[in-house]
Amino acid sequence: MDQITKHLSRKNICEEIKPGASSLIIFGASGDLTFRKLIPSIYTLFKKNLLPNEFFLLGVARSKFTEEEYRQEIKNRLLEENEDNFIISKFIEKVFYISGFYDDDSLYLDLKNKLNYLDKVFNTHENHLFYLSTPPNVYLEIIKRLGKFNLTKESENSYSRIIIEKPFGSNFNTSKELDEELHKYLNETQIYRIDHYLGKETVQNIMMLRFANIVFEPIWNYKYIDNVQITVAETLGVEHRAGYFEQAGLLRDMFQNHMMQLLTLVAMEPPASLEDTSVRDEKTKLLKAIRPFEKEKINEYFVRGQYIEGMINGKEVPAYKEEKNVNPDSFVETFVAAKFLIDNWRWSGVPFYLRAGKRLKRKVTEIAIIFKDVPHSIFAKNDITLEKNALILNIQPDEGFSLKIQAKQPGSKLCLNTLTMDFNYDEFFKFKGPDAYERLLLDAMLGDQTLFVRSDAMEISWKIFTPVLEKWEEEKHNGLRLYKAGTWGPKESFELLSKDNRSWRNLDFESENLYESKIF
Ligand SMILES: NC(=O)C1=CN([C@@H]2O[C@H](COP(=O)(O)OP(=O)(O)OC[C@H]3O[C@@H](n4cnc5c(N)ncnc54)[C@H](OP(=O)(O)O)[C@@H]3O)[C@@H](O)[C@H]2O)C=CC1
Ligand SMILES: O=C1O[C@H](COP(=O)(O)O)[C@@H](O)[C@H](O)[C@H]1O
Repeated sequence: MDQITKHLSRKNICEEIKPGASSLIIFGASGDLTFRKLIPSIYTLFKKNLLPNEFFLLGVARSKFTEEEYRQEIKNRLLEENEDNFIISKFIEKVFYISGFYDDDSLYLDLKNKLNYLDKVFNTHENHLFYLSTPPNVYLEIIKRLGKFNLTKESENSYSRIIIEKPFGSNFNTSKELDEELHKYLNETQIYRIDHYLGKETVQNIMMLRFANIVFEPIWNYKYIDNVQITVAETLGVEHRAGYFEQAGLLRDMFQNHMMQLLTLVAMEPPASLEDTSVRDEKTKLLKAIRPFEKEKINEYFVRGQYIEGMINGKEVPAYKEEKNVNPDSFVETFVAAKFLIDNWRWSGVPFYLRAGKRLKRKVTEIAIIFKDVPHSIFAKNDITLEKNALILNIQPDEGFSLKIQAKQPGSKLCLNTLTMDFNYDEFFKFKGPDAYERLLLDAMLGDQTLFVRSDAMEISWKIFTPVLEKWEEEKHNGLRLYKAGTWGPKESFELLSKDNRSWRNLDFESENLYESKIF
């Protein structure tokens, strides 16, 4: 039985499977993502004894580290996180490095020789997992050369896989171009388009909650759900990534990928199995059902904003335009709110409101399923408006979910209150789940593509957003709404819902659980 069949057919799905012999080759090995996320995740897998026994990590970048210097850099960073010196020393015995330029054949000759050597030393059976963690403008160069030097070829006993970081292109045409180039050298089964939101425990739990419980499915449709709200709010600004963000903007950075993943997981039909094709087929079907945005109506469905100076957690923060490496006349959006409609039987008429932004009031990612009013309120004659029931999937930071229901408050009067039934992951399970990159790196080594984005889904998602990007490029500053850092975004994002007689769920800490009692 091959690794993937073994992985997917295992009886006990709780059991972690240690992949067979594998190597990881990271391009962009001197970068932020590598040091901040990839190395710590691989190191943690090593500590948990989840890395294959036959394993090595090879870093590739232009920076001229010697192997010793690169190992020392890793060691220093892990020590900063108070990791154990002895375990680090064992780990870095498996770490190697080569430097060179991505458009230079000699880098790939060096790479090939090094892989030949390391495969023999570590007995890794020529199983190569390449990770593209460079700026996206060099992806094509790397892929072409890997192809040219036969490093993308698989044999019966060895694999060659590529993990590609976002952004995967910048619009429909460029992503298609990149995809076509990839497919010249690789089959779809070799391509792992990463979206780290899919590796988050609570994102995976959306499927478990929906499809492992009978109670939700009967009410998971237009008959009972009034609207769905997805919020991904960050307090951070662009930090040191202004160069990238000025090219990308928030729609490309968060909506085209992470937000669409959340939306599809909430809205897709039940897959026939957990098998990757089944799950990804359903996601694609759902994306196809999203009503396309007509260019002339885009402003009715989208609000884009940019932050100006304000206060976050009691500290003054500058406007986006004043951040380092940002064009002082930039019209790049740091906030987007949008309304989506899904043209299928299940979701007919149910709006999905999505918003994401930088420098918002607090960091929170949640999906709120807001249910319809009761068909007939026996409390209406007492002037009581009942709060709608809501199921909140808390993705981060307090992972879990909560159900808001109406209940009688104890006492002689008839008094209604909104009661919150809370489930908190950390409190219940008493341990933190793996970081998203740990999960995804492990899955890629196991050959499980379920939590990676398939080519067709990527294409449809870009198709949805490309007209919006084009419209904003034409309109430039016109239509860009300014919002104060430390708020929940521009007022127009509230109007997007109020014109439908709805409102965003209040996400201020203070208001949580302080719903007014209704006495009658
Ligand atoms: N950082 C993050 O949090 C996230 C990053 N990503 C994506 O991951 C990828 C890597 O991100 P990140 O690590 O932040 O990127 P960096 O900007 O840190 O770049 C990574 C490395 O690539 C090399 N590099 C920089 N510019 C060039 C260039 N013009 N040509 C060739 N190599 C270059 C540098 O190494 P050297 O000079 O040594 O070659 C650098 O260390 C990007 O595609 C990014 O969009 C996705 C999600 C989050
Ligand atoms: O991919 C990205 O995600 C982060 C937010 O990720 P999270 O795991 O902290 O929610 C975002 O800050 C960044 O701009 C974007 O590129």
